[in-house]
Amino acid sequence: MSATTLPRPSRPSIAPPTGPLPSLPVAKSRVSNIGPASRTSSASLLPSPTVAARAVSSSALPLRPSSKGHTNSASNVPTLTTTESPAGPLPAGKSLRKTVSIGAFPQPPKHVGRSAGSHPPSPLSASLMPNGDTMDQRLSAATRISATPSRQSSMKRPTPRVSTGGRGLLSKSPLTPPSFLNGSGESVAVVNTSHLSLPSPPQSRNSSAQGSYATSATTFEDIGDDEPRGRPDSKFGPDGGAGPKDGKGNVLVSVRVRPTGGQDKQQEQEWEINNKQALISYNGKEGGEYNYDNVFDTQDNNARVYDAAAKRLVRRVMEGYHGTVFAYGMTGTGKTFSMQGTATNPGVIPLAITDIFSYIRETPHREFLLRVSYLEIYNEKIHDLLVGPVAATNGQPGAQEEIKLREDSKRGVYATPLKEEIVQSPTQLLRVIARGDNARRVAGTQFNARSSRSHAVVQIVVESRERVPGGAAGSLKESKRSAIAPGGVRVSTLSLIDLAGSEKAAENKERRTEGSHINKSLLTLGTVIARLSSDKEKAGSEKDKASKEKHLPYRDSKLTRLLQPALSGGSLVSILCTIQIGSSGSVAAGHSHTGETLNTLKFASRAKNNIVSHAKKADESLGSGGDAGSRALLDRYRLEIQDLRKQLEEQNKGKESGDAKEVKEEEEKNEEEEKIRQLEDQQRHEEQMLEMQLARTALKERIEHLNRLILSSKSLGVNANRSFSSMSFQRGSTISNGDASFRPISARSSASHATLEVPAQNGTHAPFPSLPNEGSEEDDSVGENGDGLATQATQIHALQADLMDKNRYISTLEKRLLQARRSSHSRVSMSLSKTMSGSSEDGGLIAVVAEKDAEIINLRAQLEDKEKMIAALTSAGKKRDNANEVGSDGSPGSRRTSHQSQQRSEGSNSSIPKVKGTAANNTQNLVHTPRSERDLADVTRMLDEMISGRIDSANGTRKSLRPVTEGRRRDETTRNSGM
Ligand SMILES: Nc1ncnc2c1ncn2[C@@H]1O[C@H](COP(=O)(O)OP(=O)(O)OP(=O)(O)O)[C@@H](O)[C@H]1O
Repeated sequence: MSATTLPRPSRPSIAPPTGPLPSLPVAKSRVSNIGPASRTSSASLLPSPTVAARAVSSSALPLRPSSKGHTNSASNVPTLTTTESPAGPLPAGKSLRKTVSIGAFPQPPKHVGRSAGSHPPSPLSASLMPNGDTMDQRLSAATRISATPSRQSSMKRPTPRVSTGGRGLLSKSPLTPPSFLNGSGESVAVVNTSHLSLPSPPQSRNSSAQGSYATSATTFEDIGDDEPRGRPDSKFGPDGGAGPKDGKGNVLVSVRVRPTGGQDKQQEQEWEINNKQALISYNGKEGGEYNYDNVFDTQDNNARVYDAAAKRLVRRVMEGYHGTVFAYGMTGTGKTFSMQGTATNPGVIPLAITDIFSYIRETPHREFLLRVSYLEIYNEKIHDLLVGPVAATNGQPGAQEEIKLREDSKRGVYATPLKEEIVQSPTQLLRVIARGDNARRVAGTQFNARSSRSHAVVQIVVESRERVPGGAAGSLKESKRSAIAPGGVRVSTLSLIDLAGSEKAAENKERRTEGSHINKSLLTLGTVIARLSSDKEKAGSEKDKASKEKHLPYRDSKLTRLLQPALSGGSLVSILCTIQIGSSGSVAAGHSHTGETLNTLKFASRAKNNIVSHAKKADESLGSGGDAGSRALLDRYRLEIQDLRKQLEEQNKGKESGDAKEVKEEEEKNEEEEKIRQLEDQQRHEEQMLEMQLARTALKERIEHLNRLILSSKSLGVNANRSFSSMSFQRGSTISNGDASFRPISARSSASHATLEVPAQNGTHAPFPSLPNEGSEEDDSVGENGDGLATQATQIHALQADLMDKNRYISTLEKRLLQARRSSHSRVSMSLSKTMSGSSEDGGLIAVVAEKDAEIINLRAQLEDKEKMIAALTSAGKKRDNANEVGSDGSPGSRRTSHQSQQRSEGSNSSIPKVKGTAANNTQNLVHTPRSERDLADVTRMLDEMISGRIDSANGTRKSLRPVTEGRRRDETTRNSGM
């Protein structure tokens, strides 16, 4: 009983097919070693990092112990009789039952003619070895080949095969019939032309005797000018009829024999495997000879298999062809081993991946995009192997979305929805595939401990586009743009398929179910291929396409439906059939594989003869048509890039305009702010000017006022010198009583007391009357009450009030000026400097201000004088008071005072004597006066001198004020004189 462990717990249970199954290996008693299937470690399947150096692993292969003697003699040729198609019923009129006589095969000379004559050198040689690695490998192979006995000699004189250090990659190449999908032939031409002189392998295809299962030559229909046609086709078809007469047959069929350990000698002896002739002969019952494009014996490693069976196809795919490689064979015969390989012996898939990236590296003028998908067909359902386990719902594992097969004119048949991963490196691609391998259903069966229970399809989509040389575009930016400028995108697909193996019904129900699905799909495949032969004549006719598909049961299974594009001619096809002869050493030990092996061989022969490919290089589409899904990704990316670039440019434009707008706004804002600042400055300046104007006006007024006061004081001083008081003067004192024409003299004119004159009544200048001696003192005492003390006190009060007033005013002015200067200094300085230089008016203003400053200083000095005057007057008043006190006590002072009053009274009644004298004279006159009178006279004199001296000193700085003061004084004089 086979125990099975599958990665997916839920497995649809499908009833065994009711249809006929392909013939199965004869059931023999076998020890079932089926156990829980353990998935192959991805690491073990991944090629080592040095996958490319597969020649090394090739050379490491064990030496082939011996080659079975191969004779081409008719006596040894077995007769192959096939009673019926192992793959099921054949189309009507077709029979695979053939008796092939090896003796009827052409003799070796055929291959001689083929070497350089009948078979043209491969047209692909030019592009065969683009990289040094391959060249090196081939070079080393060529070296080995030179030591290898010629095929001819081998054929004629069966000798033990010369060891070539393991049957490496190319040890067989020169001897293997070249094929358009087989790169083996090219190495000869490139590496060493001397190999061309080697006897060519027999043209086995041509040599196939009628009725033999000879395979036709492989050619490309649209090889192109640089690719001449391949080998001539086989004359004979599988059923003895004519093979492809048109020289077409774009399918490469190879058969690989799995090693058995050589224990079943008898069975092995019935078979003859001639890899050099690509020939398999069966000497037993129903024997026959089968010839293919490649036959790999048990010594051939995966690298050799790849090189001979898939390498050319892979490179063709990179050039734009669709290509399909699939492994077909009985269970346990090495399909997975050949496709996946092991870490030390990488199979077709990893080697293809390596080659794909090598090609990309070697083709700098094109850019590529690779996407990969991986699906399996398990029990007639398609599963995506790259999609992880679906999230569980309600404790049950979720079911994957059902994948369906669809068809459209552009993509052909395709599975959807299928995850495609874009890959950029071999490692990445290998990892993706290893992930799919891990997810693939594997189980132990009677025949294989790790039997694939599904057909697995790796699809690598290759998109490529011509790259525009960057230098032509000029600038780097332009070159970048032009580098992705749309050229046509070419899309091709490489399908690498590891089919499940046909098998006998298993005891396990689940295995049986799987087996039935596997067998049914393989049967359908066999049927389609078998029927293809009847359609070959109609190939390419669109008219017949529908009717052709009618009787070709592609839709009978998912496998054939998926393979339909390849089988119907749209793809280059390479089929690797695996067989096992004998039973020893295999899990199927004890079972006879002969029947199944023969069935596989027949399948291979039919495929070779029936599949006609019309594979053409894919057109370079511009990607403008079709829906988004059908467009090449490169196109979609290009469009997306264009869109994004457009968006970016628009954004940049927007940003630029936004920036410009912002800058403009900022500038405008700055301008506005500047204007506002200027306006504010101007306003401030105007305010300051106004302030200054006001201050100037106020100053002027005040100065005038002060001048008035000063003049009054002066007048007072002058008058005091003559015993006149300002008060009496103001209120029309006796000074003016007798002389209406008296008017005060200007300050300037008062510079000298000697020049002071009062105009005489007769119009002449009358000198001021000399100060009265004692009598004049009487006049001084005249006040409001006829008392001189009262007048003096009033004067003192008035002066004190005036002084305080002036002080306040001056301090206020100083403050304001200081404030105005401080606040406007920084801002106005510039404008002032400008205006000073540019405006005469403002310049004048500054001068005025400076002048005012000077005046203020003068005024201060005057105030000081006044203070002194006040002090002197105060002291004089005190002295007088003292004198009065003495007088009232009968002292001489009082008498003198009355006397003086009397004299003054007398004097007042008489006209004022016109005195023209100096202060000295007055002083002299005072010498004989009483002491108190002398004191008063002293004070008066002192005051007079002080005032006149001050005025004189200030005379020079007050010139500008003179007109005003003089005018004002004139007014006052006029007024007074009018009184
Ligand atoms: N050419 C070979 N050289 C050495 N070992 C081989 C070769 N071919 C197959 N084997 C071994 O035989 C066993 C079965 O091979 P494999 O699983 O590849 O067979 P299969 O055809 O894929 O079977 P199934 O159809 O059941 O999946 C494996 O252990 C594999 O390593």
